[in-house]
Amino acid sequence: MASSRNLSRFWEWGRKIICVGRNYAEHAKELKNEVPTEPVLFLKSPSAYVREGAPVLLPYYTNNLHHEVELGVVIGKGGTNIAQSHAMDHVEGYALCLDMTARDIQDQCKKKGLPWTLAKAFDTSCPVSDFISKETIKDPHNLKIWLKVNDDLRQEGHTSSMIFSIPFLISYISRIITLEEGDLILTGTPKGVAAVGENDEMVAGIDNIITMKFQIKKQLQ
Ligand SMILES: CC(=O)CC(=O)C(=O)O
Ligand SMILES: [Mg+2]
Repeated sequence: MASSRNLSRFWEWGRKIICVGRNYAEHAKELKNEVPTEPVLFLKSPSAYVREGAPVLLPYYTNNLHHEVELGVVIGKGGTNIAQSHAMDHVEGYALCLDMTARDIQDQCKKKGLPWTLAKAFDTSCPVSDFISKETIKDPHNLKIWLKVNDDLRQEGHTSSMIFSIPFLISYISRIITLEEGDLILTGTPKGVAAVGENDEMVAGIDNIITMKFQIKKQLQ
C-alpha cells in the first residue's frame, strides 16, 4: 500500500535511528577497540535529527564532542527477519549523516559499563543531508565519504571498507528490532574522528552526490 507521507522527509516521521558502531576496522583501531565479529548497535532518539540551517548543539556536559561522518540508509518497507537476499528491497534511499558523539562521556560510560545514551542520543546528535534516492546511488558500497572542519580534511573513507554490508546489517537488525518505514540506519564511521568546538563549521560530502554544512553552537542551560 502506498504511504500517505513522503519518505524524502524521513526525519519528520519520528522513527528509530539505529546506529552501527565499529563497522570500519581502521576506526575501531584508532579508538583502541577490538574489530567486531558481530555488529555493535545503539539507538538515537528522533529529537537527534537536525537539518542544515539549524545548529548542532555542543551539550553542556561534554568537553570532547566528536564528529563521525556516516552513510545513512532510509528504510522504505518495514519487516522482521528480513533475508539478506531481499534486504535491498526494503531500502527507499540514503542520506549523509553525522553521528555526533560526546567522546569523554562515552569513555566514562564504557569504563562504568553504562549505556551510551548521554554520549550518542542527545538532541541534534544526528545531522542529516537531503534524502538521496536509491536510483541516485547505484552501489552504496562504492562511495567516498568525507568531512572537513573549518576547511581542514578530517575524515575520508570508502564504504567498500565496511566490515558488515548493508544487506547483512538490515537482516541482522531486523532479527532483533522490527524495521519500520521511515527508520534510519547509520552504517558506522571511517577513521579520523576528532573534536569540534563552538562556532566550528563542519562540511561533509559523498563524492559526486551531495554535500552539507553545519555549525556548532553551545547548548544553553
Ligand atoms: C565507538 C563508536 O562511537 C562507534 C561508532 O559510532 C562508529 O561509528 O564506529
Ligand atoms: Mg558512529
